[in-house]
Order: sequence, then structure tokens, then C-alpha cells
Amino acid sequence: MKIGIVGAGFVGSAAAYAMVMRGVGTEIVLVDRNHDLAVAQAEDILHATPFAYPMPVNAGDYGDLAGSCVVVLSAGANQRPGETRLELLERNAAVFGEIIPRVLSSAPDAVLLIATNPVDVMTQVSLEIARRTTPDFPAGRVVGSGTILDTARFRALLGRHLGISPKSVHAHVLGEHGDSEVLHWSGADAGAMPVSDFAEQVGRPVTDAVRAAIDEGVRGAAGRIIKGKGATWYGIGGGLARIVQAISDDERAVVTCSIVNPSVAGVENVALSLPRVLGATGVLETLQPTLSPQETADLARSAGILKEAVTKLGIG
Ligand SMILES: NC(=O)C1=CN([C@@H]2O[C@H](COP(=O)(O)OP(=O)(O)OC[C@H]3O[C@@H](n4cnc5c(N)ncnc54)[C@H](O)[C@@H]3O)[C@@H](O)[C@H]2O)C=CC1
Ligand SMILES: CC(=O)C(=O)O
Repeated sequence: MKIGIVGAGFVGSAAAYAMVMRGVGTEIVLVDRNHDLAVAQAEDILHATPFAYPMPVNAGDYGDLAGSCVVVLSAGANQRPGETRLELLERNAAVFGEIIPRVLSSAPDAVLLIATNPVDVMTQVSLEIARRTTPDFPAGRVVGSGTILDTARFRALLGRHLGISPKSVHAHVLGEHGDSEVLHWSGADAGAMPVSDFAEQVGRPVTDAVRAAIDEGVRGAAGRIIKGKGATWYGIGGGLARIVQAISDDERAVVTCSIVNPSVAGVENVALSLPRVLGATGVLETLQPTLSPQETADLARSAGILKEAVTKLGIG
């Protein structure tokens, strides 16, 4: 399975590296406006393959994306310290107006996996662009990485608090990949029991202070990391590799990710994250989790913020 990546900067290269280390796909092609960068990243990542999963890793042009089952889109501007994801919108929407038609003319059957921020709005922009040439382009074939990263942060922090592997924690972040995201505390579980029960049993209760610290740890992660090192890449690289694996292996894994929803929390036609079943053609099913009244209100607020952003852009 060939995997294409457009945008070979921090995020695209970390995704390629994570795929090589996990053995996702059988060939990777990196495309970037800065071709020399793509060449250098491909060469560097290729050198990791003897320690992981041998596969060709090359830089290429759009034509080399032909036959890709998934194309990751990680091109465009990233946040400067203090900037929100939504502030990147106009710059990155213009970049995608150029990129998406070129990707689809070379790889018309690929699932598009959007990482560029603001990722939910960029997912909706991408679907809109794809539908200009293919009006019935399925919404489930344009997948935003959405809150896969926030969900990973939530699981990592809960696992650390409980003293267990984050793999044994099932807890999702819903809504915007951004400031209005919703930590689904009422649905969080560990070891097949509600997280609060597990926490009491192991003597590490989730007090209001713990909960507030985890909420801030998740919601404030990007800002902190960007302040410290200029950008984030390892977490999202791992998350993108995980999504690509689910698609390329037709795995039917449940992952929080973003697509355009016909209706969510009373808001129509807006992209945001919910738990979804991922397989070869992208999103196969969307799950509607049971939420507390406060979580329902928070998800509606998040959907409203995203809807306002797409409406300003003249889509949705
Ligand atoms: N979804 C998520 O959870 C996350 C998303 N991001 C987002 O990913 C995006 C990329 O971030 P970084 O990799 O840190 O940025 P970067 O600046 O390192 O890489 C972006 C790459 O896009 C390329 N590019 C720009 N315009 C292009 C065009 N028209 N055609 C082809 N290539 C083009 C640039 O040459 C550059 O190499 C940003 O929007 C960032 O906010 C970053 C972290 C997490
Ligand atoms: C930059 C970004 O979106 C993140 O690390 O969450």
C-alpha cells in the first residue's frame, strides 16, 4: 500500500517516521513545495528502515502519488507562539485550493487525511474542494486527524494519574481540535469500569483538582509545546500513522477523528470529531456517545464555533 504525504515539514516527516517504525504501508512518497526538504526528509527516514520495517521512502511530485491508498495533507502554516489554530485558516485554505485538485488528479481513489490546522475547518474546506470536481465525493473519504491527538493526550495523562498503561484507558476528546474541545469524562473507563471507580479502587481518586489539571494538560498541550520548541510533531505523527494503519489495513478501528457531519449537537453540516469506525474507504460509521447535560452543551458550543468559522469562509 502506497502512502502519500504532502507537506514534509515537522508533521509530515514525523508521520512518515512513525509509519516506518510501526510498519504502516509498504511505500511512502513525500511531496513538498520545497522539494529539497522532501528529498532530505526521505533520505533521513529511509536510514531508519533497517531498524524498523524496510520499505521505499522517496521524495516525489504529485504524479508520484498515483496509486496511494491514503494521502496525508500536512502542508501549510503552523501556529506561532500565542496564535490559535483558527487564526491559520485563511492562509491554509489558500494552500489547499492549490493542493487538493493536484492530489485528486493523481490519486483519485485515495482517502484524504487532513492534519493541517485548523484541522476541522480544513477538513470541511477539503471536502468542498473535492466536490467541485466530484459532486458526490463521500464525506467519509476526507478524514481530519481531529482530536486523535487530544484523545491520546487525555489517555496518557489519565494513565499516568492511575498508574496504568494509557492503552488500558478508554477516554475520548470530542468536538473541535482546539480550544473548545470536550473531554468526555462521563464516558471514560479503565479496566472495563468507569474511570472514577477504578481510581477509587487503586487509591488515586480523580478529585476536582486532578480533573482540572488533566483538562488543562490536554487543552493547553499545544500552546505549551509550541512555546517550548516552536511546533508539535511526535504526538500527531503517531496519531496520523495510527489512522493510516486503520485505513490501509481496513481495520475497522474506533478512533476519534473529524469528518463533515450532516448534523451534530443541533448544528448542521460541520466537521468535528466523534468516535468513528475507520476502514479502507475512510469513515465507515460514526458513533454518538452518551453525554452528560454539560458535555452536550459543550459539544454544541464547539460545533457552533466551528460553524461560525466555516460560514465566515463562505462554505458550510
Ligand atoms: N492536526 C494536528 O493535531 C496538528 C496539526 N498541525 C498542523 O500541521 C501543519 C504543518 O505543521 P508543521 O509540519 O509544523 O509545519 P512546517 O512548516 O514544518 O511544514 C509545512 C510544510 O508545508 C510545505 N508547504 C507549504 N505550502 C505548500 C504548498 N502549497 N504545496 C506543498 N507544500 C507546501 C512547506 O514547504 C513545509 O515544508 C500546520 O498547519 C500545523 O498547525 C501541527 C501539529 C498537530
Ligand atoms: C499544533 C496542534 O494542533 C497540536 O499540537 O495540538
